[in-house]
Amino acid sequence: MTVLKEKIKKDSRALIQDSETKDLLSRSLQYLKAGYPIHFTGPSGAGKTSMALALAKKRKKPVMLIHGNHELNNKDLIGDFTGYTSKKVVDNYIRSVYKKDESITETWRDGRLLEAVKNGYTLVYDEFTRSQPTTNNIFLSILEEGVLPLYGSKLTEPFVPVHPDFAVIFTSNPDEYAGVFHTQDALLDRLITIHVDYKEVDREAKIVSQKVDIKEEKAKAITALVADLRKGCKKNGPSLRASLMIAKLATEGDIPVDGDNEDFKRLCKDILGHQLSRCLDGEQPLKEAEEMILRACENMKVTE
Ligand SMILES: Nc1ncnc2c1ncn2[C@@H]1O[C@H](COP(=O)(O)OP(=O)(O)OP(=O)(O)O)[C@@H](O)[C@H]1O
Repeated sequence: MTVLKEKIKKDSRALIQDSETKDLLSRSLQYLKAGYPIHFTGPSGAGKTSMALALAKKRKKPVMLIHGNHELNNKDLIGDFTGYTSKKVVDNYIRSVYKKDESITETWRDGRLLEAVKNGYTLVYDEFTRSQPTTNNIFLSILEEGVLPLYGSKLTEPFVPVHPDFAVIFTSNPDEYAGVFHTQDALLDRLITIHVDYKEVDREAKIVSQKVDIKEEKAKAITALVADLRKGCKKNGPSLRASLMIAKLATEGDIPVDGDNEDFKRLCKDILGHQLSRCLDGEQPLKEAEEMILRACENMKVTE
Protein backbone atom coordinates (compact mmCIF):
# COMPACT_ATOMS: atom_id res chain seq x y z
CA MET A 1 0.00 0.00 0.00
CA THR A 2 1.33 3.45 -0.89
CA VAL A 3 0.95 6.11 1.75
CA LEU A 4 0.93 9.63 0.42
CA LYS A 5 2.72 11.64 3.06
CA GLU A 6 3.52 14.82 1.23
CA LYS A 7 1.05 17.21 -0.29
CA ILE A 8 1.10 17.07 -4.08
CA LYS A 9 2.55 20.38 -5.21
CA LYS A 10 0.44 22.08 -7.79
CA ASP A 11 2.21 23.30 -10.92
CA SER A 12 2.76 26.96 -10.23
CA ARG A 13 3.68 27.81 -13.81
CA ALA A 14 0.91 26.06 -15.76
CA LEU A 15 -1.71 28.26 -17.41
CA ILE A 16 -5.17 27.48 -16.09
CA GLN A 17 -7.36 27.40 -19.13
CA ASP A 18 -11.01 28.18 -18.52
CA SER A 19 -13.31 28.32 -21.55
CA GLU A 20 -12.60 32.01 -22.25
CA THR A 21 -8.83 31.51 -22.07
CA LYS A 22 -9.09 28.42 -24.31
CA ASP A 23 -11.16 30.36 -26.80
CA LEU A 24 -8.67 33.25 -26.85
CA LEU A 25 -5.76 30.85 -27.29
CA SER A 26 -7.39 28.98 -30.16
CA ARG A 27 -8.32 32.22 -31.96
CA SER A 28 -4.80 33.55 -31.50
CA LEU A 29 -3.31 30.29 -32.77
CA GLN A 30 -5.46 30.54 -35.87
CA TYR A 31 -4.23 34.10 -36.52
CA LEU A 32 -0.62 33.03 -36.04
CA LYS A 33 -1.12 30.12 -38.46
CA ALA A 34 -2.43 32.58 -41.03
CA GLY A 35 0.86 34.46 -40.66
CA TYR A 36 -0.23 37.38 -38.46
CA PRO A 37 1.75 38.35 -35.39
CA ILE A 38 -0.18 38.58 -32.13
CA HIS A 39 0.15 41.36 -29.59
CA PHE A 40 -1.28 40.91 -26.08
CA THR A 41 -1.65 44.21 -24.27
CA GLY A 42 -3.13 45.03 -20.89
CA PRO A 43 -2.40 45.95 -17.28
CA SER A 44 0.35 44.42 -15.20
CA GLY A 45 -0.45 40.97 -13.86
CA ALA A 46 -3.38 40.39 -16.21
CA GLY A 47 -1.71 37.26 -17.62
CA LYS A 48 -0.24 38.48 -20.93
CA THR A 49 3.14 36.75 -20.60
CA SER A 50 1.58 33.49 -19.41
CA MET A 51 -0.82 33.63 -22.33
CA ALA A 52 1.97 34.38 -24.83
CA LEU A 53 4.08 31.47 -23.57
CA ALA A 54 1.12 29.08 -23.62
CA LEU A 55 0.30 30.17 -27.16
CA ALA A 56 3.92 29.75 -28.25
CA LYS A 57 3.96 26.25 -26.76
CA LYS A 58 0.91 25.31 -28.79
CA ARG A 59 2.86 25.84 -32.03
CA LYS A 60 5.18 22.98 -31.06
CA LYS A 61 8.26 24.78 -32.35
CA PRO A 62 11.24 25.92 -30.27
CA VAL A 63 10.42 29.08 -28.34
CA MET A 64 12.78 32.06 -28.10
CA LEU A 65 12.06 34.65 -25.41
CA ILE A 66 13.27 38.25 -25.58
CA HIS A 67 12.52 40.88 -22.93
CA GLY A 68 12.13 44.48 -24.04
CA ASN A 69 14.71 46.80 -22.57
CA HIS A 70 15.83 50.32 -23.43
CA GLU A 71 19.38 49.05 -23.92
CA LEU A 72 18.40 46.28 -26.33
CA ASN A 73 20.04 46.97 -29.70
CA ASN A 74 20.69 45.45 -33.08
CA LYS A 75 23.78 43.66 -31.81
CA ASP A 76 21.62 41.76 -29.32
CA LEU A 77 19.01 41.00 -31.96
CA ILE A 78 21.09 40.31 -35.05
CA GLY A 79 24.42 39.35 -33.53
CA ASP A 80 27.94 40.64 -33.27
CA PHE A 81 31.57 39.81 -33.78
CA THR A 82 32.77 38.63 -30.42
CA GLY A 83 36.54 38.55 -31.00
CA TYR A 84 39.23 37.05 -33.16
CA THR A 85 40.36 33.51 -33.81
CA SER A 86 43.89 33.15 -35.00
CA LYS A 87 45.40 30.10 -36.62
CA LYS A 88 49.13 29.68 -37.08
CA VAL A 89 50.84 26.79 -38.85
CA VAL A 90 54.62 26.63 -38.60
CA ASP A 91 56.15 24.14 -40.99
CA ASN A 92 59.79 23.36 -40.22
CA TYR A 93 59.77 19.77 -41.41
CA ILE A 94 62.82 20.38 -43.58
CA ARG A 95 65.25 22.14 -41.28
CA SER A 96 66.49 24.59 -43.84
CA VAL A 97 62.94 25.64 -44.80
CA TYR A 98 60.83 27.70 -42.39
CA LYS A 99 57.22 28.26 -43.46
CA LYS A 100 54.70 30.17 -41.39
CA ASP A 101 51.04 30.42 -42.34
CA GLU A 102 48.97 32.69 -40.13
CA SER A 103 45.31 33.67 -40.53
CA ILE A 104 43.05 35.73 -38.29
CA THR A 105 39.26 35.59 -38.57
CA GLU A 106 36.59 37.44 -36.68
CA THR A 107 34.21 35.23 -34.65
CA TRP A 108 30.52 35.90 -35.20
CA ARG A 109 27.75 35.07 -32.72
CA ASP A 110 24.14 35.01 -33.96
CA GLY A 111 21.74 37.28 -32.05
CA ARG A 112 18.51 35.86 -30.66
CA LEU A 113 16.31 37.31 -33.36
CA LEU A 114 18.55 36.09 -36.17
CA GLU A 115 18.58 32.60 -34.69
CA ALA A 116 14.79 32.54 -34.39
CA VAL A 117 14.23 33.97 -37.88
CA LYS A 118 16.69 31.55 -39.53
CA ASN A 119 15.38 28.42 -37.84
CA GLY A 120 11.64 29.12 -37.75
CA TYR A 121 11.25 29.44 -33.98
CA THR A 122 8.36 31.07 -32.18
CA LEU A 123 9.58 34.35 -30.76
CA VAL A 124 7.94 35.77 -27.64
CA TYR A 125 8.92 39.42 -27.37
CA ASP A 126 7.81 40.33 -23.85
CA GLU A 127 7.23 44.00 -22.94
CA PHE A 128 8.46 45.09 -26.37
CA THR A 129 7.53 48.75 -25.75
CA ARG A 130 10.35 48.97 -23.21
CA SER A 131 12.80 48.83 -26.15
CA GLN A 132 13.56 51.92 -28.19
CA PRO A 133 11.31 52.28 -31.26
CA THR A 134 14.46 52.45 -33.44
CA THR A 135 15.41 48.97 -32.17
CA ASN A 136 11.95 47.66 -32.96
CA ASN A 137 12.09 49.05 -36.52
CA ILE A 138 13.76 45.83 -37.60
CA PHE A 139 10.42 44.06 -37.13
CA LEU A 140 8.91 46.16 -39.92
CA SER A 141 11.16 44.45 -42.49
CA ILE A 142 10.54 41.03 -40.96
CA LEU A 143 6.78 41.41 -40.97
CA GLU A 144 6.41 43.27 -44.24
CA GLU A 145 9.19 42.07 -46.55
CA GLY A 146 9.89 38.70 -44.92
CA VAL A 147 13.58 39.45 -44.51
CA LEU A 148 15.86 40.31 -41.63
CA PRO A 149 18.23 43.06 -42.79
CA LEU A 150 21.78 42.65 -41.53
CA TYR A 151 22.68 46.32 -41.63
CA GLY A 152 25.58 47.51 -39.56
CA SER A 153 26.81 43.97 -38.99
CA LYS A 154 29.71 43.90 -41.53
CA LEU A 155 28.35 40.56 -42.79
CA THR A 156 28.57 40.05 -46.53
CA GLU A 157 24.96 39.11 -47.22
CA PRO A 158 22.52 42.06 -46.95
CA PHE A 159 19.66 40.13 -45.34
CA VAL A 160 18.44 36.72 -44.16
CA PRO A 161 15.08 35.43 -45.45
CA VAL A 162 12.52 34.72 -42.74
CA HIS A 163 11.87 30.97 -42.26
CA PRO A 164 8.22 30.12 -43.12
CA ASP A 165 7.67 28.65 -39.63
CA PHE A 166 8.83 31.81 -37.84
CA ALA A 167 6.11 33.49 -35.78
CA VAL A 168 6.18 36.29 -33.24
CA ILE A 169 4.04 37.09 -30.23
CA PHE A 170 4.42 40.52 -28.61
CA THR A 171 3.27 41.63 -25.18
CA SER A 172 3.09 45.14 -23.76
CA ASN A 173 1.58 47.31 -21.07
CA PRO A 174 -0.35 50.29 -22.39
CA ASP A 175 1.54 53.54 -22.98
CA GLU A 176 0.65 55.25 -19.71
CA TYR A 177 2.94 52.93 -17.71
CA ALA A 178 6.40 54.17 -16.73
CA GLY A 179 9.50 53.16 -18.66
CA VAL A 180 7.87 52.44 -21.98
CA PHE A 181 8.22 54.06 -25.40
CA HIS A 182 5.46 55.01 -27.75
CA THR A 183 5.21 52.34 -30.47
CA GLN A 184 5.38 53.39 -34.10
CA ASP A 185 1.96 53.13 -35.78
CA ALA A 186 3.52 51.28 -38.70
CA LEU A 187 4.41 48.39 -36.39
CA LEU A 188 1.12 48.35 -34.50
CA ASP A 189 -0.69 48.35 -37.84
CA ARG A 190 0.90 45.01 -38.71
CA LEU A 191 -0.07 43.23 -35.46
CA ILE A 192 -3.33 41.75 -34.25
CA THR A 193 -3.65 43.43 -30.87
CA ILE A 194 -5.75 41.68 -28.25
CA HIS A 195 -6.54 43.32 -24.93
CA VAL A 196 -5.96 41.03 -21.94
CA ASP A 197 -7.70 42.51 -18.93
CA TYR A 198 -8.18 41.44 -15.32
CA LYS A 199 -10.56 38.51 -15.05
CA GLU A 200 -13.76 38.41 -13.02
CA VAL A 201 -13.52 37.38 -9.37
CA ASP A 202 -14.76 33.81 -10.03
CA ARG A 203 -12.29 33.18 -12.86
CA GLU A 204 -9.43 34.51 -10.78
CA ALA A 205 -10.56 32.37 -7.83
CA LYS A 206 -10.45 29.23 -10.01
CA ILE A 207 -6.89 30.04 -11.04
CA VAL A 208 -5.81 30.72 -7.44
CA SER A 209 -7.40 27.55 -6.09
CA GLN A 210 -5.80 25.45 -8.84
CA LYS A 211 -2.35 26.97 -8.51
CA VAL A 212 -2.23 27.04 -4.73
CA ASP A 213 -3.55 24.29 -2.48
CA ILE A 214 -6.60 26.21 -1.31
CA LYS A 215 -10.36 25.69 -1.45
CA GLU A 216 -12.19 27.65 -4.12
CA GLU A 217 -14.39 29.49 -1.57
CA LYS A 218 -11.32 30.78 0.24
CA ALA A 219 -9.65 31.69 -3.04
CA LYS A 220 -12.78 33.61 -3.98
CA ALA A 221 -12.74 35.56 -0.73
CA ILE A 222 -9.14 36.62 -1.52
CA THR A 223 -9.72 37.50 -5.18
CA ALA A 224 -12.88 39.45 -4.22
CA LEU A 225 -10.91 41.43 -1.61
CA VAL A 226 -8.15 42.23 -4.11
CA ALA A 227 -10.63 43.13 -6.88
CA ASP A 228 -12.48 45.39 -4.45
CA LEU A 229 -9.27 47.30 -3.59
CA ARG A 230 -8.27 47.41 -7.26
CA LYS A 231 -11.39 49.45 -8.00
CA GLY A 232 -9.79 52.39 -6.17
CA CYS A 233 -6.87 52.46 -8.62
CA LYS A 234 -7.02 54.01 -12.05
CA LYS A 235 -3.98 52.02 -13.13
CA ASN A 236 -1.41 49.59 -11.71
CA GLY A 237 -3.76 48.27 -9.01
CA PRO A 238 -3.13 44.96 -7.24
CA SER A 239 -3.50 42.07 -9.66
CA LEU A 240 -3.98 38.32 -9.65
CA ARG A 241 -0.32 38.14 -8.65
CA ALA A 242 -1.23 39.68 -5.25
CA SER A 243 -4.07 37.18 -4.77
CA LEU A 244 -1.71 34.32 -5.56
CA MET A 245 0.82 35.65 -3.04
CA ILE A 246 -1.78 35.98 -0.27
CA ALA A 247 -3.17 32.51 -0.95
CA LYS A 248 0.27 30.88 -1.07
CA LEU A 249 1.59 32.59 2.06
CA ALA A 250 -1.61 31.96 4.02
CA THR A 251 -1.47 28.26 3.09
CA GLU A 252 2.22 27.83 3.80
CA GLY A 253 2.08 29.82 7.05
CA ASP A 254 -1.13 28.13 8.28
CA ILE A 255 -2.85 31.52 8.42
CA PRO A 256 -6.64 31.22 8.24
CA VAL A 257 -8.29 33.07 5.34
CA ASP A 258 -10.38 35.13 7.69
CA GLY A 259 -10.79 38.91 7.68
CA ASP A 260 -10.96 38.95 11.53
CA ASN A 261 -7.66 37.14 11.98
CA GLU A 262 -4.77 39.46 12.90
CA ASP A 263 -2.14 37.44 10.98
CA PHE A 264 -4.29 37.47 7.86
CA LYS A 265 -4.83 41.23 8.15
CA ARG A 266 -1.06 41.72 8.57
CA LEU A 267 -0.40 39.58 5.48
CA CYS A 268 -2.87 41.59 3.38
CA LYS A 269 -1.34 44.86 4.56
CA ASP A 270 2.18 43.64 3.69
CA ILE A 271 1.23 42.47 0.23
CA LEU A 272 -1.27 45.12 -0.80
CA GLY A 273 -0.27 48.18 1.23
CA HIS A 274 2.50 49.66 -0.86
CA GLN A 275 0.89 48.96 -4.21
CA LEU A 276 -2.42 50.43 -3.11
CA SER A 277 -0.74 53.49 -1.58
CA ARG A 278 0.71 54.35 -5.01
CA CYS A 279 -2.82 54.83 -6.32
CA LEU A 280 -3.74 57.33 -3.58
CA ASP A 281 -3.09 61.07 -3.65
CA GLY A 282 -3.60 61.86 0.09
CA GLU A 283 -0.89 63.12 2.47
CA GLN A 284 -0.37 59.74 4.11
CA PRO A 285 -1.10 57.28 1.31
CA LEU A 286 0.30 54.20 3.09
CA LYS A 287 -1.81 54.80 6.21
CA GLU A 288 -4.87 55.41 4.05
CA ALA A 289 -4.16 52.25 2.04
CA GLU A 290 -3.81 50.16 5.22
CA GLU A 291 -7.14 51.48 6.50
CA MET A 292 -8.77 50.57 3.20
CA ILE A 293 -7.30 47.07 3.46
CA LEU A 294 -8.60 46.63 7.01
CA ARG A 295 -12.09 47.77 5.94
CA ALA A 296 -11.96 45.31 3.03
CA CYS A 297 -10.91 42.54 5.44
CA GLU A 298 -13.86 43.37 7.73
CA ASN A 299 -16.25 43.04 4.78
CA MET A 300 -14.68 39.80 3.65
CA LYS A 301 -16.96 36.79 3.37
CA VAL A 302 -15.89 33.18 3.11
CA THR A 303 -18.79 30.95 2.12
CA GLU A 304 -17.86 27.39 3.02
N1 LIG B 1 -4.80 31.76 -16.75
C1 LIG B 1 -3.84 31.71 -15.82
N2 LIG B 1 -3.52 30.54 -15.25
C2 LIG B 1 -2.57 30.46 -14.32
N3 LIG B 1 -1.87 31.50 -13.87
C3 LIG B 1 -2.15 32.68 -14.37
C4 LIG B 1 -3.13 32.88 -15.39
N4 LIG B 1 -3.19 34.17 -15.71
C5 LIG B 1 -2.26 34.78 -14.94
N5 LIG B 1 -1.64 33.88 -14.14
C6 LIG B 1 -0.60 34.16 -13.13
O1 LIG B 1 -0.72 35.52 -12.76
C7 LIG B 1 0.55 36.11 -12.61
C8 LIG B 1 0.70 37.26 -13.58
O2 LIG B 1 0.68 36.75 -14.91
P1 LIG B 1 1.66 37.30 -16.05
O3 LIG B 1 3.06 37.43 -15.57
O4 LIG B 1 1.44 36.47 -17.26
O5 LIG B 1 1.03 38.74 -16.25
P2 LIG B 1 1.48 39.92 -17.18
O6 LIG B 1 0.22 40.52 -17.70
O7 LIG B 1 2.48 39.46 -18.19
O8 LIG B 1 2.15 40.89 -16.14
P3 LIG B 1 3.31 41.99 -16.35
O9 LIG B 1 2.79 42.97 -17.33
O10 LIG B 1 3.48 42.56 -14.97
O11 LIG B 1 4.52 41.23 -16.82
C9 LIG B 1 1.58 35.01 -12.84
O12 LIG B 1 1.94 34.47 -11.61
C10 LIG B 1 0.82 33.99 -13.66
O13 LIG B 1 1.34 32.70 -13.46
